Amino acid sequence: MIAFTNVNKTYANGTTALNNINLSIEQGEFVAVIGLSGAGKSTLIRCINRMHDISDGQLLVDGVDTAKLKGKQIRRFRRRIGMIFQSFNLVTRATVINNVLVSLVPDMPLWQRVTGIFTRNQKLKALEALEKVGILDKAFVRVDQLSGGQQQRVALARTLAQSPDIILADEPIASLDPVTAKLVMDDFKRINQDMNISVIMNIHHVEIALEYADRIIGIRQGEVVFDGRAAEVTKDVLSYIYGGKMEEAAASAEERARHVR
Ligand SMILES: Nc1ncnc2c1ncn2[C@@H]1O[C@H](COP(=O)(O)OP(=O)(O)OP(=O)(O)O)[C@@H](O)[C@H]1O
Repeated sequence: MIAFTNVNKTYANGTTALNNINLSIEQGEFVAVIGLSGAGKSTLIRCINRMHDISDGQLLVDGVDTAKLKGKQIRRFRRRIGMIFQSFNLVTRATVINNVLVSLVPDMPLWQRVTGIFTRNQKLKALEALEKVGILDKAFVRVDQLSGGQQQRVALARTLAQSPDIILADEPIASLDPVTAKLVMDDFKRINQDMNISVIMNIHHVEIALEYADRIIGIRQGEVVFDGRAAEVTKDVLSYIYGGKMEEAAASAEERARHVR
């Protein structure tokens, strides 16, 4: 379980990005975090794996007080939390399987890290992860020969190979066309349901959030202003979360997608 208690986050420049957040997310939930640009969605997600430190309050992940982790403990803690970014973050000149195998490196003994030789079991694990996201046939293809959607699936497979309990996804479909975006969302949903991995996703596409997520968290100016089931999200709720700027938000999501593509 992820539990935020009175969490605040103020950046060094004085910007308060999160203001008194109280939330608990159970293992296996699929949560979409929505809100205007600058509302604090990324900050919220990135505090969970300590990419950002909270300023105040308490953030527990399965009972671990994240603020108390140091150095090696943070690295070990992050092994259980996969992170997916809008920009895929792959080594594009390497093959798909090598990108997935990289996720196993931190757990390898020194001799293996030095020689870069992967065991049969590690290769099988990587191939299994690729199979789960439907791109096993691309295992030996270079990443720069894949489409955006396929690349995001490689990123997902890389995360799966590290056997995470939680996947944090920061706008994972922002640079994909609508059809591909849905295919990638199908993968997230399948992984969430079949493997009971919690998915916490920051997403600009509201209709897709409502279609795929079980729970919607609406953030406005650093505060949680809605927390409920997707079915409870009415037009009025959206108007409240977006401060009446729904259309601007939709236009900005489309603009971002066009810019990245
Ligand atoms: N590294 C940083 N230093 C200072 N301020 C920051 C930093 N990162 C984010 N902020 C500020 O914190 C607030 C919340 O930003 P955040 O990126 O969490 O919003 P967001 O809802 O994810 O926005 P977007 O949808 O545009 O990504 C904004 O005012 C932003 O300018």
